[in-house]
Amino acid sequence: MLHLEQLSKTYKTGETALHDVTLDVPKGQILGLIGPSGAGKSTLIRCINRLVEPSSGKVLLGDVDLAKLGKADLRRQRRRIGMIFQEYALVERLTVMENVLSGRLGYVPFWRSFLRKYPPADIQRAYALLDRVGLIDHADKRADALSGGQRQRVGIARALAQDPELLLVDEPTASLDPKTSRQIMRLLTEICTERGLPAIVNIHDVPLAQQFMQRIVGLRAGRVVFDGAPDALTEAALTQIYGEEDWNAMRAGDAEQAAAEADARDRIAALAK
Ligand SMILES: Nc1ncnc2c1ncn2[C@@H]1O[C@H](COP(=O)(O)OP(=O)(O)OP(=O)(O)O)[C@@H](O)[C@H]1O
Repeated sequence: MLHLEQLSKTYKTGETALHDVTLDVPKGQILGLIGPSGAGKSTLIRCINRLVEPSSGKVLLGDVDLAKLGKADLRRQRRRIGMIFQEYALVERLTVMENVLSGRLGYVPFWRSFLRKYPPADIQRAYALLDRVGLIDHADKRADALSGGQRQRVGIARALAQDPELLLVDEPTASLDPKTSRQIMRLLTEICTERGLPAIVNIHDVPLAQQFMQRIVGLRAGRVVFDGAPDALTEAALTQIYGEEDWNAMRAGDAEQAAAEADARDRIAALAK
């Protein structure tokens, strides 16, 4: 489905963020990208739809090399890739429905989008998607009236409205609390499975990646240093991805967080007595 071949990116600053990344993502696979800050996860995701221009290498979506396309062809091909962002990227003053319909912008003629006249089939589909993500009762609310988790559901529905063949997902839960994060990851992975839709998910949270991803790719300094099933992600593999010091710090951070959550639960339970 997606084949990356020797994909590299060197920024104008001289910083090489990706070194010869070669990766195949088959139809229906949900792949989690992990790695320390600065490893190149966002760069990799953004090189696929050319929000960042690759310096060299191939980005084959089916048999089209996206890295080679001119502007007009790229615009057409980008419809095939849905993107979901950490900060949702919604138009806050538009309604939930209008935000979802904006996923169709690549398909409707300019005058129609300008007048916000979408074909009835698009509107029907947008309602079905809002129903699927649990927001049917919020269709007419403004996006800025929603919670973070609800906004991300709109982001998911908008990406799906595009009818994509691939989803790129950039830290979808980084702005959400742990419980909402799990709900969003569950929804996302269920929808991908229902549709046989492949996804690449840039995910900071290792336990969340282990729980929800089918395959994990670990990046370090722009290179793939791990590629395997979540249960192959041993302590040794994590140390290789994050380095000894960072991995120990992350583990300590997780333990602290778990202790703080347990403490808060105990206090609430004591108050409720
Ligand atoms: N626009 C840019 N110009 C120059 N260097 C950049 C640019 N964007 C990213 N970089 C550099 O490329 C490297 C990879 O960055 P990238 O954001 O892809 O990493 P990441 O793994 O997504 O990190 P994080 O988890 O912190 O978001 C870093 O060293 C970063 O400083």
